[in-house]
Amino acid sequence: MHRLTARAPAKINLTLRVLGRRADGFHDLVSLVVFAGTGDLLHLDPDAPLGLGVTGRTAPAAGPAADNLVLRAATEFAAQVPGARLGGFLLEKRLPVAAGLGGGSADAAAALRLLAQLNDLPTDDPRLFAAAQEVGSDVPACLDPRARIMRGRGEMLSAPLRIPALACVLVNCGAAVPTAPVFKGLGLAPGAVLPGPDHPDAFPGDAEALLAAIRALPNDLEPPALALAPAIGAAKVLLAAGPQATLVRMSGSGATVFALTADCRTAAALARRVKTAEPSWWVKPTMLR
Ligand SMILES: C[C@](O)(CO)[C@H](O)COP(=O)(O)OP(=O)(O)OC[C@H]1O[C@@H](n2ccc(N)nc2=O)[C@H](O)[C@@H]1O
Ligand SMILES: Nc1ncnc2c1ncn2[C@@H]1O[C@H](COP(=O)(O)OP(=O)(O)OP(=O)(O)O)[C@@H](O)[C@H]1O
Repeated sequence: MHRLTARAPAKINLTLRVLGRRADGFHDLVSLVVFAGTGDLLHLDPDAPLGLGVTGRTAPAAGPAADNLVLRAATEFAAQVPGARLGGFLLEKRLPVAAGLGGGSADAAAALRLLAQLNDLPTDDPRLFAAAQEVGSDVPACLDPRARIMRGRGEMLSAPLRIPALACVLVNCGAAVPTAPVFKGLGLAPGAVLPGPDHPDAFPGDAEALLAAIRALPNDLEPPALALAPAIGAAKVLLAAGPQATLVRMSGSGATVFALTADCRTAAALARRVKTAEPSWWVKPTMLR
């Protein structure tokens, strides 16, 4: 059988509100998640034994293959679907690691999609979702990467939202920011409930109105992430300098920041400006949907 291939697109949190901390220690969130045109690529050779090779520019940062979320996903899939066919994976790693783009989660979700395809399971088979939840909070959202509102720990997902395609620049300053310390920096005790505004369940379809609605909602993880990696602030300042960006914000638990722009030509021009100022940073103009 031929090699199967799946894209693992980067996840962007356009908004992210922390509503409190659950008794199990996880934080209760609500977030508008969208997906980028850029990401990793995952291949599956059905005739090879279960295993993983990792290539690509950011492969060294992803750590040992044995600990990779692709293999965690395969293990969880096998637990859900006893006797399932597995295979040999090859990951082309391009996304920055520990970056707030859900790179590892996207790879795990891509692995689950490939294994579903290999075993003739529909993509909405509940066992896929169950396996995704076991691997990590962002994995369920990455299973079918379309714009949604995510709630809870990430396990409550809205139907796909119809939003206009947004032009954007992603910028990662190179600081690896692990997720757990950022949440810890919020300083919330288990059971804590925050007051403050809730988050809408729907967004306007018109680009201008959508932008205004997003602007009114922050990413509540920015302050603790900034305390851990002050370079996030420098990246935001650089993106916001000049007229090109319509909104500048951090994604997820950081350190990647994004700038929304009016169109993809403006995104390309902004990306060139940032790359010229900071040649060592990861800078990617892309579309979001
Ligand atoms: C920040 C986001 O990326 C937003 O989409 C996600 O909430 C994090 O998703 P993730 O990286 O898949 O996170 P996980 O691997 O499940 O959890 C990593 C660690 O982050 C903390 N964590 C994560 C999610 C959550 N809702 N509350 C938490 O407190 C926990 O300490 C957990 O041990
Ligand atoms: N396929 C993978 N890609 C990247 N990192 C992986 C992978 N598998 C395991 N890891 C480990 O997970 C850690 C962080 O992964 P990831 O890139 O998903 O973080 P992130 O992009 O910050 O995610 P989030 O948006 O959820 O915060 C890395 O430090 C790495 O050791």
